[in-house]
Amino acid sequence: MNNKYVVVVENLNKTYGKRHILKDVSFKISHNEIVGFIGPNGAGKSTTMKCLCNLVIPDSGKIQICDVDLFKEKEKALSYQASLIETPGLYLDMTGRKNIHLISKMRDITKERVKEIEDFIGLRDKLDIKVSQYSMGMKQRLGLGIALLSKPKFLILDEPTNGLDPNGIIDLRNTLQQLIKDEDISILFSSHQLGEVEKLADRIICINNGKIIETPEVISERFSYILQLSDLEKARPIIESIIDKEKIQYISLDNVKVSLENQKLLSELLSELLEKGILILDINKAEIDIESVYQQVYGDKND
Ligand SMILES: Nc1ncnc2c1ncn2[C@@H]1O[C@H](COP(=O)(O)OP(=O)(O)OP(=O)(O)O)[C@@H](O)[C@H]1O
Repeated sequence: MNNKYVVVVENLNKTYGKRHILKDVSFKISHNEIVGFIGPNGAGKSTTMKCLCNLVIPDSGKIQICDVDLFKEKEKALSYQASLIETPGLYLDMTGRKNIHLISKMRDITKERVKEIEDFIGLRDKLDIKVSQYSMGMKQRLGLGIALLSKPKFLILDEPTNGLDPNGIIDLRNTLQQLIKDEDISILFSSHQLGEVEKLADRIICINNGKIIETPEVISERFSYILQLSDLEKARPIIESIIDKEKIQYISLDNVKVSLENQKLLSELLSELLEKGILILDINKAEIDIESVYQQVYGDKND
């Protein structure tokens, strides 16, 4: 793959009758990113995701998955991706294991991969009870495992936190982060709950009324940290080589506040500082009450 982007969406338009549902929707997703797709009810999240899965055909626009044009080489492009749209389609009167084996047979999946997935979803002995007895979180895990059988490079999850309790959401976050580590994959998931997205995503794309809107600063800067460093002067050029100047705030002689686009930049920054012999004396996350900005984000953006 030449492109650094796993997914490129350009100028998608979709109308239903006279209603213009998607208006020039464009975005890109990089390698190993977990991207949250947010917007109020009816904003166009599912329609966009269905376009990416080829379940809805847009009137115009372009979608590339792993450099392959979805509309020119459909089978090939779709072979790189998997999706969980709405509730996972599972056979309720079969066990979880039977569900996995059945789909594996249909898709010609190796025994090794089946074992890997069974281990990954971690349902253990619960794999041998009927899916009808599963909780929402367990069904979600099983559905996710089945979606991953064919080793997709890109995973689409529509409202994956629906029906999950707070523990279920934390569990999902750990699972998705593990997934990013273990498999070379990028994830796009939708939600209209900003708080949930904040816990899961590296980056956020906002849609309102069929249009991608600029991610509000307060969200894009939700990964803000205050670092106390042993030698801030020495650290300065290192910090400025990794983070845009306008996202850096020198607070005192040894304290600096950095606002990061995604959490990965923090590990990059910390390892670079340590490598140059600068000690991190203290680190604190600057909290943002993301729920409280919801109205601010969408309140006045209906055109
Ligand atoms: N098949 C269809 N025919 C007509 N209108 C549709 C169809 N599918 C979706 N719509 C309309 O398109 C708009 C966007 O719907 P979509 O499901 O993409 O929104 P969403 O952001 O996913 O919302 P939610 O968060 O409620 O799931 C809505 O107004 C919806 O009524």
